[in-house]
Amino acid sequence: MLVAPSVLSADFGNLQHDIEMLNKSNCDWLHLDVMDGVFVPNISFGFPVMKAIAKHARKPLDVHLMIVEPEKFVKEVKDLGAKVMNVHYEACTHLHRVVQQIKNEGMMAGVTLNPSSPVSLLEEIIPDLDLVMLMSVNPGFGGQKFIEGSVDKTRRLKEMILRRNSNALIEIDGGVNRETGKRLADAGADILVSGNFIFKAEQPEAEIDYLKHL
Ligand SMILES: O=C(CO)[C@H](O)[C@H](O)COP(=O)(O)O
Repeated sequence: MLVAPSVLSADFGNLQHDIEMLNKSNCDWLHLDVMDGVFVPNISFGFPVMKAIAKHARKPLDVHLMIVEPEKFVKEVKDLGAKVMNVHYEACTHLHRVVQQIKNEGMMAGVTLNPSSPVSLLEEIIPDLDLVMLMSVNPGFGGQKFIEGSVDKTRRLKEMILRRNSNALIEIDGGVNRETGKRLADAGADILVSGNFIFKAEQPEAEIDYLKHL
């Protein structure tokens, strides 16, 4: 299991401290949530903050763009040195083109689905994807309650990936903790994003280890 702590739940007044904690931990990627106040009803941070994070991070960056017209920022995400660029299915008119642009820049192309979007929407494009991220909360805020249907949805996505001979990894984002993480692992998740559960824990590094061994 890969674990990608969501920096959205870090202490923004002491970001370097939290990034250094993640550098020392066994986490795999740093998950960066960009919100524009249009695609989602919240604004988080943008490229200046991500550049500052990239300067200190010793783990690959997994950038999740919760913005309209994400295709305008492929080059900027590449210039950060990101490993993964996740765009929302719901934000892309020409998804196939955006995926090709991301891959042409040498990044892993991830497509994210909102909770109400069925996995069948990805039937045609799944062989081209490196990663599919399922939102298990409505995007926009950390610390929300896990949406139960996400476990079965993970299972259905896994079936589609196998049936279509895709190599796409399955990433789940929202409300991930020890209990939901276990069920998601059993359903076929490859990567767990976790924000509040990790950053509010007394021993964040131990919780990262727990999720990693699911
Ligand atoms: O994308 C997100 C919100 O849109 C966050 O990554 C997600 O909510 C993780 O936070 P938590 O684990 O606290 O639910």
